[in-house]
Amino acid sequence: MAQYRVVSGSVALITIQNPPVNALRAAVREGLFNAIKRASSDPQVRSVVLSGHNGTFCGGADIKEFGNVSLPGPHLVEVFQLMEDLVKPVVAAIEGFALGGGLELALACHYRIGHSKARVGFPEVNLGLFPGAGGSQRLPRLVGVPAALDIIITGRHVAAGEALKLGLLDKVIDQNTVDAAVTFAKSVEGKPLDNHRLGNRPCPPLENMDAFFEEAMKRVHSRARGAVAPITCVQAVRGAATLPFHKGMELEKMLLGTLFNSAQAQASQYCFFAERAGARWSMPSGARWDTCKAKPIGTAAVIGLGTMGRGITVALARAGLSVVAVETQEHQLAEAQRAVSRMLKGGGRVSYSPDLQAAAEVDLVVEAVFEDMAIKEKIFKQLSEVCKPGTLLTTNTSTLDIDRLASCTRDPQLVVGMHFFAPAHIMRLLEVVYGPRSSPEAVATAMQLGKRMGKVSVAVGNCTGFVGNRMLKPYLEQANFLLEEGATPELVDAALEEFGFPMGVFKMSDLSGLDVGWRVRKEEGLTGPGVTAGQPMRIRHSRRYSPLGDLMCEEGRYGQKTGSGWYLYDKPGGRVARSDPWLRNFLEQYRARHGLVARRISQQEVLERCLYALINEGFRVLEDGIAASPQNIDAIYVFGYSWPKHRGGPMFYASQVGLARVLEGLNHYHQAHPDVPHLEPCSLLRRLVASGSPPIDKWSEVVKGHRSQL
Ligand SMILES: CCCCCCCCCCCCC[C@H](O)CC(=O)SCCNC(=O)CCNC(=O)[C@H](O)C(C)(C)COP(=O)(O)OP(=O)(O)OC[C@H]1O[C@@H](n2cnc3c(N)ncnc32)[C@H](O)[C@@H]1OP(=O)(O)O
Repeated sequence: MAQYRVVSGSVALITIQNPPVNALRAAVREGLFNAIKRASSDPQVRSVVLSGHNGTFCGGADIKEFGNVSLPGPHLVEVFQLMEDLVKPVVAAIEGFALGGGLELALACHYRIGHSKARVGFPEVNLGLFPGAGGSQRLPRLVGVPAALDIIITGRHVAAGEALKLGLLDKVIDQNTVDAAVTFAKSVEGKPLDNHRLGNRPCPPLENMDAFFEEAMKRVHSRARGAVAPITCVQAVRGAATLPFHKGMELEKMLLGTLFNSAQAQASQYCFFAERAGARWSMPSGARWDTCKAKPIGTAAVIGLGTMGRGITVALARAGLSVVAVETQEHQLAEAQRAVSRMLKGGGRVSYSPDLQAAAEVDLVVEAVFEDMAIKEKIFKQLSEVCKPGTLLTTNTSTLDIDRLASCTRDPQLVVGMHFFAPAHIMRLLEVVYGPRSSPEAVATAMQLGKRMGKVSVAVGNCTGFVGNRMLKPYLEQANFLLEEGATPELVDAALEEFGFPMGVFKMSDLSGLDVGWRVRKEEGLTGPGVTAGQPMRIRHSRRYSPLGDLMCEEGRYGQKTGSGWYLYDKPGGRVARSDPWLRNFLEQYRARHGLVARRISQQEVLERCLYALINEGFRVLEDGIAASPQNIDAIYVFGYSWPKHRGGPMFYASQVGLARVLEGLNHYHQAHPDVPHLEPCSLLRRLVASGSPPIDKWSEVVKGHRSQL
């Protein structure tokens, strides 16, 4: 696990060997400990170089070990201290990345040499932790408090060039890093090391320290949205700035103890693995990621250059594809060209055309026109005629039937959904939607392309709204019902924001535009002139229906774009939401008209009704086989719908709250609202509870026995 050999006559070269990222699992810690002891006592050795196998220094502590209450082997702190105390100089040769415990290891060395392409950082905050093996105490002593705090709180990867400027690296080189480190190690043999032991150094002084930390704490509180780890980062760095090293280490240990087994840390670490689990996709037919080969894709066309089409063009171009961007409306084409060039900052290989014929020779098409089945069907028919045989035809539809589009083409097996999330060049999620006729090769190709674009790609089945939007529907519906019953948008949004969403449901609707849902409801025959005549306003298909969103649109209140929606904005396009007395009045009149008596609604009810309804639909998605696992659903919600990571995604949250409690809550609310089918607990949830609420990674066994084959 840690290879030891003596090179250049006097240098002990220790190489960590634990592919793929050289994580510091017990055997590695043990190997390092023994290797340092050996270097210490080996009379031939006068210096040490520490490196990682296969161009990767170290990806940190082994996250898979964290569930283990008593971690076996030597503790990281012990290993690092042994290294720092060594009387022979130790040089870290950093290739690839040194992250988390990997950077802590490098900081325990006396010198750090990095390759120009190397990245360093402390991503622990994303795992609900902070650098708790000396990193929170050593980094501020090396680069100063402000830079250290920024690196620790953001969890960002720092490029070698910046790390050199900060003093985090002593040297950056383009050649073989290990060779350079060996040469460097020989040059410092026998030289005094005291100033290179960070544990011996005080933190560089900071003026107005109290004010600095107060401000930092305020900033973190306002951004953390209930996450504890970022707050602990500030507390730990403050310890480094104010305490001697050994006291700071004690504080670090105490703070880590509060986080290590916390629900938030477990949720965040679950997200780390859920993010990667999507790559191991499978289809009900049995086709899988490891048995299907992706087609090579070099060129793509994007059809329709509205906001989504522009973002998709940028994402594809940034992934290195040559892109043909097609828009039939000339003025929109010119505007899109300017917008895309701005986003690509002049880079990327993009050509523009008003003619679909320009897509004739591409390997893959992403259709991103208006959400209208008739228009999309027409385009798919044309594409099928225009494109060369074998071209993959994909659609960015967010709800429509993939199979219906496939049936307009010559080769339905080449049609899949590629559902991006706005802004498409920024949001990490990509739902890859397979219909009953999509070929495994087409799915593999779209998944592979998602990976090239840096997306978290999840393969899902075909149904209205797929996974994400299908689950969103009951959530939105509950929010509207709550308004009818006496809540305000402010109350509902505050509850959801306190839970950790960056934006409550009504602010989110205002941002995305109320007219979007209105159009969908018209398509579904839920509203519109022909529909409403003679029907009770609040019932559709014998179920409770809230027409509030429709009424708002009829008033021209589409949200931010019109300057008013659920909130008021200072102008059309304004971003700052203010309470609107008009809306309060409108809701009062609406309730009076329908004989509804407003009641006091608690934040707990808001959370339970909105979130449990969404989770309940998640269970239905699982039992229908639309998502392959709860991890896939959670990845979709965390990376596409900004579900707070420290809550782990809706299905993980349900498992943390307790499935029995979710079931009880749904039963309670369904009894109170029997005309709302989304509140009726689904059978999978009932069966999971009846099976003793197994942990989330065991749900699949209960799902298997039940799944209907769509
Ligand atoms: C009661 C309380 C008592 C408390 C006492 C407890 C004592 C414990 C002491 C702990 C002290 C804390 C020490 C330290 O500060 C904590 C850490 O170091 S946490 C880890 C920090 N590191 C990271 O977060 C890095 C995570 N990894 C990545 O970001 C990326 O993997 C990468 C390194 C940038 C590489 O990216 P890619 O090349 O794209 O590769 P993948 O991401 O696909 O990864 C490949 C493969 O490796 C798995 N993996 C990656 N990193 C780790 C890891 N650190 N541990 C375990 N496994 C890892 C990843 O899951 C992939 O596997 P696959 O999913 O494909 O099976």
